[in-house]
Amino acid sequence: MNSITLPAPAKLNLFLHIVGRRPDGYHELQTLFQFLDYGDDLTFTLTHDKPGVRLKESIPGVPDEDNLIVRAARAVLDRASGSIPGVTIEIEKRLPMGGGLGGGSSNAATTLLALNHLWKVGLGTDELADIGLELGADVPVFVRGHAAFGEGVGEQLTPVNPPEDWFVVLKPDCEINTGKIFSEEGLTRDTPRITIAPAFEGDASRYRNDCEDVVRRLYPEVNQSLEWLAQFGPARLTGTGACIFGRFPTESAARIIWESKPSGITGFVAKGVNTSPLHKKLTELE
Ligand SMILES: C[C@@](CO)(OP(=O)(O)O)[C@H](O)COP(=O)(O)OP(=O)(O)OC[C@H]1O[C@@H](n2ccc(N)nc2=O)[C@H](O)[C@@H]1O
Ligand SMILES: Nc1ncnc2c1ncn2[C@@H]1O[C@H](COP(=O)(O)OP(=O)(O)O)[C@@H](O)[C@H]1O
Repeated sequence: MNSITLPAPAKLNLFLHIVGRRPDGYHELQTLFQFLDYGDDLTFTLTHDKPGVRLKESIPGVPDEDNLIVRAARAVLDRASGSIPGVTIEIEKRLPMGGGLGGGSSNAATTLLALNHLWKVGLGTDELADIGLELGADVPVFVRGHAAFGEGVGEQLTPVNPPEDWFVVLKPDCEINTGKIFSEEGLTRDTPRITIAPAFEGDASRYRNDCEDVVRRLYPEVNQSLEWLAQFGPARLTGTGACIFGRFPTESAARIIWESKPSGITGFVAKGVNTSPLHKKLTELE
């Protein structure tokens, strides 16, 4: 097989608690990751005549050397041996960048799994998750492919099965830098740790996102969108934003709210899924 198209789904942080800070300044989190059946698509085409890793088209504003897809591909290549064909990677980008949906991390995880498979490198899931963690804290959950309670910086993962609800995801018109939010003085950093049984199937809506107050204060666009969406049920920030989400029991309930959104705001409707669409597709290909 010379070409393969695989999904790179979005994640939501159904809740995100900051429970402490490590000596290196990184924040210790407790978070609930669930995937969405919506995201980017990556097509990997082996080029037997041209070695190396290249993108068919660059992502505007992201130099290829910094692109997590290229960095993930090189990390797999470094661990491969023998004669390895080149690869051209085409990106169909749907996820807003810097939106808290983990698009870059998901792109990286899809690349790790795709090239491990296409190049027959034979790396195991634990090894791929470790390589992923060096690229970003959210990469391991996308590598493992199951909804999870995340601790540490989000790399200590316990698989869980929250309800697979429907979501309206809105992207307020602003860019939020993760580092800026984590360096804000007013951020809550002492939320008590909770325990979640591995069999957790409960309602995440009684927990919160500790970045939300700071983000609402700094970004009025996020505050307004949250106020609008909260009229219809619990609404929350994902990651450090800027995207927000509201949960609904059915697709039609979500679509009614989506259709009535204020003009000018972008986003999408998607289903929460506990098995990553990437892993579903890879299983079908086996
Ligand atoms: C907050 C989360 C929740 O899922 O998602 P996003 O909003 O990015 O999607 C992640 O933990 C994002 O992890 P990651 O993607 O590795 O963060 P980066 O953008 O590399 O972090 C930028 C900077 O934020 C700070 N940072 C990040 C993560 C963390 N747990 N503590 C921190 O203090 C660090 O100063 C870091 O240099
Ligand atoms: N393949 C990629 N897709 C998206 N962003 C990328 C990619 N590679 C590197 N980046 C960088 O990572 C940053 C965070 O992107 P992303 O993961 O989409 O958002 P978030 O971490 O907020 O969920 C982007 O602003 C961009 O500079």
